[in-house]
Amino acid sequence: MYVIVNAAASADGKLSSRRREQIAISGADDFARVDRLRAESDAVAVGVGTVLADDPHLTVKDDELRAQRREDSRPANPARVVVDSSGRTPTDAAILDDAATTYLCLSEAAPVDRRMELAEEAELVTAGDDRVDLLRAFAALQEQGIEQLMVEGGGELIFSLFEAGLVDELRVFVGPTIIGGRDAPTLADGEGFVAKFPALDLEAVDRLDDGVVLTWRVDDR
Ligand SMILES: NC(=O)C1=CN([C@@H]2O[C@H](COP(=O)(O)OP(=O)(O)OC[C@H]3O[C@@H](n4cnc5c(N)ncnc54)[C@H](OP(=O)(O)O)[C@@H]3O)[C@@H](O)[C@H]2O)C=CC1
Ligand SMILES: Nc1nc(O)c(N)c(N[C@@H]2O[C@H](COP(=O)(O)O)[C@@H](O)[C@H]2O)n1
Repeated sequence: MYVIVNAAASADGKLSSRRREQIAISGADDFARVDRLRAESDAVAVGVGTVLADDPHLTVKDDELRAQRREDSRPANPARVVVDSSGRTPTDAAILDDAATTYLCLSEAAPVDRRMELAEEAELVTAGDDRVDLLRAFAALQEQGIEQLMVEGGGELIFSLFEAGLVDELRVFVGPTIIGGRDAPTLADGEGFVAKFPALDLEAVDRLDDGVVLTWRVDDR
């Protein structure tokens, strides 16, 4: 499986404010680039923190891109993936609607009643005891035919993916604003690295809207 992390950060590296509300950092051209990347991918993933904060839909917005996917004998939208150890995804979340298949990656810690409710709305993948074991979960997704996985965030999930050595490529739109705040989410949160920092190779720098898209390949992948 090829994993591309894509996110939008302010010039000071924040994905959102300390209120953890969704902020449009991208401009129209960057949102169009993100839509094309979604359309190219077999699935789009987020952590449950993003589901709870943003209630994202994660569908392809452009009609022509969806039509092209259908012509290519693919579903109109890529599958959606939520990494959610204890099954906190609300059953009325937009990501569970019928616009696409949704995989909920749970751990053994998810209560049985929650599993039963969520199984009505999504395909359940269980991996890990207390927290989702990302290596095992992604292996299970690959078995379902997901070859290119786009990850949109947030910072907790992105850090864990780097920690697990699962990221092949990182694309970041750096937008023309400062958000600030020591508690605001950044591109990679979690515990942070203190040694063996993942190394990146810069592949492209493209001006877009009033910002820049940085494309990095992860070394040793
Ligand atoms: N600008 C941008 O491009 C984007 C911005 N955002 C912003 O990011 C914020 C949300 O990010 P954040 O709070 O970091 O949440 P995440 O979306 O990264 O979700 C994190 C949660 O995922 C669950 N999880 C399960 N297994 C793992 C694992 N192995 N590793 C990591 N997490 C795991 C955990 O909850 P549990 O323990 O319950 O399983 C964890 O708290 C929001 O403010 C949102 O607006 C989000 C996406 C893109
Ligand atoms: N690429 C990008 N730029 C921004 O400025 C953003 N705020 C985000 N956020 C991500 O997009 C999700 C919303 O998707 P839908 O419009 O609901 O399909 C949101 O949850 C973040 O993952 N992305």
